[in-house]
Amino acid sequence: MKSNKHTTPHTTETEFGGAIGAACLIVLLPLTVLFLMSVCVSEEGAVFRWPPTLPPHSDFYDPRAVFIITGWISTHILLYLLPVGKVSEGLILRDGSRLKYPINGFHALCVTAVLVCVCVCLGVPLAVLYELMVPLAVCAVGVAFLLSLYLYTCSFWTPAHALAPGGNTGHAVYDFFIGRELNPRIGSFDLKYFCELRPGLIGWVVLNAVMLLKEVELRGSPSVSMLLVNVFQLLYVTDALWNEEAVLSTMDIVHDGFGFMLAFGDLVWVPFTYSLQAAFLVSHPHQLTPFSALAIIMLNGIGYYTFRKSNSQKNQFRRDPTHSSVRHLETIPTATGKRLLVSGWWGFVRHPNYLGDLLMALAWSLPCGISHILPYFYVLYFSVLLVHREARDERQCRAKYGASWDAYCRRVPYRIIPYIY
Ligand SMILES: NC(=O)C1=CN([C@@H]2O[C@H](COP(=O)(O)OP(=O)(O)OC[C@H]3O[C@@H](n4cnc5c(N)ncnc54)[C@H](OP(=O)(O)O)[C@@H]3O)[C@@H](O)[C@H]2O)C=CC1
Ligand SMILES: CC(C)CCC[C@@H](C)[C@H]1CC=C2C3=C(CC[C@@]21C)[C@@]1(C)CC[C@H](O)C(C)(C)[C@@H]1CC3
Repeated sequence: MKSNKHTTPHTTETEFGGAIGAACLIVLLPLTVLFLMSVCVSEEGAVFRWPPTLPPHSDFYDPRAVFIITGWISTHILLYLLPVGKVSEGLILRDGSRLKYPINGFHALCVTAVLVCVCVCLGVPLAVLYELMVPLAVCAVGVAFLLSLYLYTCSFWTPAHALAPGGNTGHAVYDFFIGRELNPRIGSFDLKYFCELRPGLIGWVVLNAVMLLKEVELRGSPSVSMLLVNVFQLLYVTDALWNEEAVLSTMDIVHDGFGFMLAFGDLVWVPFTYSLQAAFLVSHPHQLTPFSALAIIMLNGIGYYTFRKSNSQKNQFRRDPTHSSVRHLETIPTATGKRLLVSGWWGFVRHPNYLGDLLMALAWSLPCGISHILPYFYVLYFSVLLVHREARDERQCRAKYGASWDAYCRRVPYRIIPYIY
């Protein structure tokens, strides 16, 4: 195969502070995960305490963790390859082709749920994974680094049209971080699509279940707070896998390359930081009053309804604008032939789905009480991620739709939170 090194024009625009920012993030992101996990299991649970309470070096590595992570990823590769469910086509690529993707993530979740239940019934001590959390995270970081190195190296044998628009600056560290290749594949196995929805996302809810089992082991029964966190987050992950096809039109799949940022995000950040609330509750039990439990359930319900309804409305409109559920909505035309919704959910704010997601994020943290900042890490990080994501999407939409996008922004002035932002 011919190297594309000399044939691809370099992109000049960078994000995250360019090569220096990317280098810092490559070091800081794994340290942040290990720091948060260590603080989470410490008695004080204090993020701002200096020096931080860290476990001894020997606690960072355990051969069992290598075995578990390898087994976990291999199981999900097998489930991905199973010929069940339908096969869908992604959006049209720059060379005019469309890639095929298996839609069987929900099956993978169900099989995993059955395996976990069988283990519990057979008395397999799954709660022991709680003690292995840090070595498991260290091992997952190793996998993310190895995968990113593989992706970066292979990207030099990829044709120019298969590279991501933003991942080809020529700065090795930056491109390694952002990802050079858009849809890296081994045969028909799509590495980005696989990582986005399978091992990390399903791993997150399995880790939550481990925390619940640990709580039962310690205190005899699960707390209302732990049950709420488990049920809310399981609903979110089930929803993502049930609507797996919709991920094919997200910016991660359509626009972003697959490099360290997404590999680490999918395999380490999601399972080990999104499960912090459940981990926190094991070492810092919190009793909810029936009233606060009800209020939190309602908040999650409103968030989920907003998130699901708005995402479904846009997906339906993009698939078939004449469908009875969307044809009454007001729209504005664009030069591309596509129309933009200006009424319904997308006439309320420009990102109603982000608003719903943020309300859910809050509902996942509140069961931990308000004595510590740590369980609110997800809300804080997620707000930053969504504001940054909204700005990126806005740039892309302005480039795509020009004056029509400006007209939409005038018509719907608020981005995520009505009258505030
Ligand atoms: N839990 C987590 O960690 C994360 C969750 N998410 C969630 O993922 C989901 C997907 O988010 P994301 O991929 O960022 O983007 P969106 O689903 O918000 O999609 C943005 C795209 O929608 C189209 N669009 C925007 N406005 C309109 C309109 N008025 N009418 C019709 N189409 C419009 C445009 O694409 P086009 O016109 O080309 O169709 C735009 O690029 C969200 O619910 C988000 O909250 C995202 C990141 C992380
Ligand atoms: C490492 C960095 C600090 C940040 C990395 C960002 C990633 C963790 C997120 C980027 C986009 C994501 C999406 C989801 C999970 C988080 C990441 C990978 C998503 C799979 C969650 C479930 C949703 O329903 C979704 C719409 C399918 C999400 C798609 C984007």
